[in-house]
Amino acid sequence: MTIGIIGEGAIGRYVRAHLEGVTVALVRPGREGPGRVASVDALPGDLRLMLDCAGHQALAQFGPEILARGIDLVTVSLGALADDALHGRLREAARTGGARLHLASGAIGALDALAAARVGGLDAVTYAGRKPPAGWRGSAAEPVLGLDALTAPAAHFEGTAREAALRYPKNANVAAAVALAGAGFDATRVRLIADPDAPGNVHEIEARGAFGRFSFRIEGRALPDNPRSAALAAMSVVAAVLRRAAPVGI
Ligand SMILES: NC(=O)C1=CN([C@@H]2O[C@H](COP(=O)(O)OP(=O)(O)OC[C@H]3O[C@@H](n4cnc5c(N)ncnc54)[C@H](OP(=O)(O)O)[C@@H]3O)[C@@H](O)[C@H]2O)C=CC1
Ligand SMILES: O=C([O-])CC(=O)C(=O)O
Repeated sequence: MTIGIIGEGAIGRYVRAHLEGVTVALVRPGREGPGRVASVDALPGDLRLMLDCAGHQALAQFGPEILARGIDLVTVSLGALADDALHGRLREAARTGGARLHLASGAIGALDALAAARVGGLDAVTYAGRKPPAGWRGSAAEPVLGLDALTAPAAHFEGTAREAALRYPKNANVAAAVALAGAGFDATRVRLIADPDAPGNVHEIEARGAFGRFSFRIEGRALPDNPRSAALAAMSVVAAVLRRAAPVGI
């Protein structure tokens, strides 16, 4: 199977190194070359799967056209779906093209439990994301906190998953994943914390509803070349592709 990728950063490079069959990259105009094209039109005709490892802007820019062409798309840019207009365009394009937008589980887990719990009704879902200061560099945390001088954990955001996803496009895709699986963007409460003693990128979900209650916590290791992004996010893209190919699987 021929697979294409968007993004040649920390996640994209990991995915490429761990998957066979990635033969073409969708890149910014001016960066074309062998195996690199700058438009959806220029993608090979036999391509059936694209992997977005590039972020919100790339999903908005290329996603609708990829799906409308009948090419399935796996994305890590879940927070982009907090924009209802883009979410609608992607849904419509997928319908038109008979393709599917697959939302990679990314740096979090337990989304299956949350999605099942949603069926019975959820009363409250909260998500807390905690990273070392370096993981928040370049984000909306910077003007709120002195990241370099931080000596104790400090929350720099409290609000809905929708606000978090839109305000922190490189750091709150997990908030979007929790929202999309569970109680939705507006009913999911989010707290984002910079913590000099964080043991990694720590993500915690608390949920209760008709099913009962659960807590989930993961201490994710960041990718070596980007302290913002958990290695598990890249692994989840590879796992999503492998799952598609498996005759039996979970
Ligand atoms: N779901 C989840 O749990 C997680 C999701 N993410 C999402 O994944 C994204 C990528 O993470 P990561 O790999 O660590 O980030 P990097 O900054 O290391 O890499 C991003 C790559 O995408 C490319 N890119 C960005 N926009 C475009 C575009 N419009 N067209 C073509 N290429 C583009 C960049 O190119 P250039 O160098 O030219 O800018 C770069 O190669 C994050 O921004 C975040 O939104 C990240 C972590 C967890
Ligand atoms: O990689 C992580 O730990 C989480 C992240 O950046 C995001 O949610 O966008």
